[in-house]
Amino acid sequence: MSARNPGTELDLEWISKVKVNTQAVLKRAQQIQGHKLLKKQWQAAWLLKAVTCIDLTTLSGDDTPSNVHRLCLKAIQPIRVDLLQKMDMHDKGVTTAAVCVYPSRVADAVATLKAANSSLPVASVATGFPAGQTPLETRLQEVRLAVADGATEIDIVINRTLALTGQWKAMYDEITQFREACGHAHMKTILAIGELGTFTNVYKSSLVAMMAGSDFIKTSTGKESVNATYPVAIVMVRAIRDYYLSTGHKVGFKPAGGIRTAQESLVWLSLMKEELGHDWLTPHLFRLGASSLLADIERQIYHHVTGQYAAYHQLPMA
Ligand SMILES: O=C[C@H](O)COP(=O)(O)O
Repeated sequence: MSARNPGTELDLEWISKVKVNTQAVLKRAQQIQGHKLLKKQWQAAWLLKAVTCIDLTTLSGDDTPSNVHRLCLKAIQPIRVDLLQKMDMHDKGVTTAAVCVYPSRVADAVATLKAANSSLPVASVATGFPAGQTPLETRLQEVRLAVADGATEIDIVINRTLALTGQWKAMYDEITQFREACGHAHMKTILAIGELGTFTNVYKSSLVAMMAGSDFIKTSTGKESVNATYPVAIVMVRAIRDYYLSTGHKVGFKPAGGIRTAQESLVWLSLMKEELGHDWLTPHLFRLGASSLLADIERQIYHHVTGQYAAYHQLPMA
């Protein structure tokens, strides 16, 4: 990953002045969705780029060592070798950006990746994911344990109660403690935008998370009724841009939850390129949190290479 965001003092004056123009946000999101998408080899190249930005995720109550094992093998070899060979990409080390699992499955993922001689990062959700409604000491301990088990990225959830009641200083203090508990592990801060009520709250929460030292801000857990949407992404990436212009620190962005199609992944890449520029088009600053997106991307690549659509059983999935 790139240089970390060290965070800043909490700037309550900046936070109190925040106002978001809802109509302008909705219009910009519509514009981006209306752009013509790339075709043929250019589309295939962008789809491979999207693959390298995926945090390949399983966050289910019935996760076991064996499905985490399969997930890791899929992350190491996300696209069939014969398809990559046809694109002359078989020796370019195409993998997903990371795997993402619950804390109790971190050790399983680390063991599989180690056995496969892979340095792919293991990310873990923590801090009472998805609701964040456990005591602070429990949430901190969860971060420490996931790091001790070998997670090098931690996806924390914010305390929505604090955001909804405007307790920005308390939210800042909690997130700085999470950052300390992460140590060398990079921290992605999940805002759970579907529970924040307004765009203004989303922007303010983004700023507080970045001031508290988040390496990434992330839209959603995938468990709220509204997850990654383009309008909310506009609000968050503009907060990232404003924070960068004000501090010189680049913070990454991770939309997550409900992203299922190759076409959506192209829209997300286009949004990043237009709003933040090329620097944000790498796994260091952009991730797609998704459990089933990879299947559709691999199908589209299969179609690009063979001219036919694969049945799902022809493409091994995690
Ligand atoms: O952080 C990632 C999300 O939990 C994945 O959500 P999804 O299962 O809707 O792709």
